Amino acid sequence: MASRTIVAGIDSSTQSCKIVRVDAETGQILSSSSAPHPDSTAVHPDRWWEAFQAAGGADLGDIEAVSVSAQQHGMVALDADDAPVFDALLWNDVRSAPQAQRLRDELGAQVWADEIGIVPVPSFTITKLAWLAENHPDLADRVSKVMLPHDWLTWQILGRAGYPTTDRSDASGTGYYSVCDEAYRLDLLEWAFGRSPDLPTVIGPSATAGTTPSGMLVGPGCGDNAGAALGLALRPGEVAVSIGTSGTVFTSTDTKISDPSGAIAGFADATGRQLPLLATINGARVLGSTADLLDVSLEKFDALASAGPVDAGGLTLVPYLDGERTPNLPHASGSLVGLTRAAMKPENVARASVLGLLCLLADAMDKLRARNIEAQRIVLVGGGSRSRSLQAAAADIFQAEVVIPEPGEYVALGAARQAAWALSKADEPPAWERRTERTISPSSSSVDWSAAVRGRFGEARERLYGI
Ligand SMILES: Nc1ncnc2c1ncn2[C@@H]1O[C@H](COP(=O)(O)OP(=O)(O)O)[C@@H](O)[C@H]1O
Ligand SMILES: O=C(CO)[C@@H](O)[C@H](O)COP(=O)(O)O
Repeated sequence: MASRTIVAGIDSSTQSCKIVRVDAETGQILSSSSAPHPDSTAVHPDRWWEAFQAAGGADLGDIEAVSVSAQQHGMVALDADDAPVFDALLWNDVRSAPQAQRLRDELGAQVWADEIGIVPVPSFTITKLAWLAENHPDLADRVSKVMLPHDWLTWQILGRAGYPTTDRSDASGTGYYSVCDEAYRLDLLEWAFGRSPDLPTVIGPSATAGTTPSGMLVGPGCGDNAGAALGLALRPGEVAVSIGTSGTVFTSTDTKISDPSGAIAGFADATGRQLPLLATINGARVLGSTADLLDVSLEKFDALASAGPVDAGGLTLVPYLDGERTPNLPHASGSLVGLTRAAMKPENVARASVLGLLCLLADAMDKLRARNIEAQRIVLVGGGSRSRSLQAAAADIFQAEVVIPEPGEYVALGAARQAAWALSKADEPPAWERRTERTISPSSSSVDWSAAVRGRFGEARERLYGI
């Protein structure tokens, strides 16, 4: 039998590094492994390298090609010796909120949206550089290169040979790359950071970042949501809802979106198209933190969240547990509203956390719908999508059909698909078989109660934050 070509995909995400080995011809996942990252919003990049090694990164001898997808926006600022001058501030670190507001106000949200494609929020790299310049000018003076998590890990795998590279999907999340010009806006970087560090070269969707001494091809890599879109082979009319550390709602389109409110980020995807996306800081850990509060396992949490009344007895959790990005409330905190003696039961608290997370994501979905981006199918992925109670409630809260693909690491799979594409030098990524999936439709009885749940969520949000 002809030996098969094996490629690998890496997802260096917020909480862990995952590696999948995949048959380049069929897309069959041959193995999957992972190793944890520190639980922090500021992480030394060496921790990502250690997790990559622990997940099997040192043993890629059988791999023809590999690509890295990773959490977006992280600020990797290196000195002349290529050592970080500060821990990498991640997408969910909100200390740069004042800088984000200043950059937004000084240039104007409409200009950001029209010329760059995104409007500054603390997640974006440019705001973190502005924070470093304002708070540690001595360290900012030492910055020679700035790159993103996926760029850094790709460069590490290549032994730091050659010049670092990135791709347009991840560059589009920095704030100093324009999806309109398809080029860096070095004037904005200089204006925000007060310095002009070297940036990675943006290479094409199926380009080669380099080749290791053992002959393994390394692809361009991409941001993790673009990786998920590749891994799902997201189709027109499909909207992905990813519930990882972040919650994200995104789709793949040909048209660029300009949203001066900043809610919809006009990112690029990993195939040369666009990836309009809304992201929440609060995702799967809303469920995990509630399970911890109730002192139960995730399995028991799911049982509890399915055991009580569908509307959580009127309890409403506004889940801004780590601040929030959509809506842009970086210093907000969570609130449990509607506490009555009758409602104060573990099953209602568990259910309220599921409903609160889904309402957060449904509000994001509504903003896409308002731009005439209708979700004919909602594809649910990310670790949090493994929650059975969330799966069951999602169709009811979204009032739309929800597709649950077979459990898998779709970001890493997308990176592997990109690696196979780079290896093949074909015009398009390989057409791998679509994975099996389950479909859940909204229950007929859910129209009224889900509307009441969303109404209570909106009233609580309005009362707490005036929005
Ligand atoms: N069955 C489940 N129910 C609820 N949450 C889950 C379940 N399985 C995994 N998770 C959560 O999913 C998260 C990990 O998802 P993942 O997509 O890998 O995150 P990231 O890519 O941001 O690192 C963790 O917070 C974990 O607790
Ligand atoms: O900030 C964003 C997207 O703009 C997040 O989606 C990060 O990319 C983190 O992704 P996960 O670790 O949650 O997958």
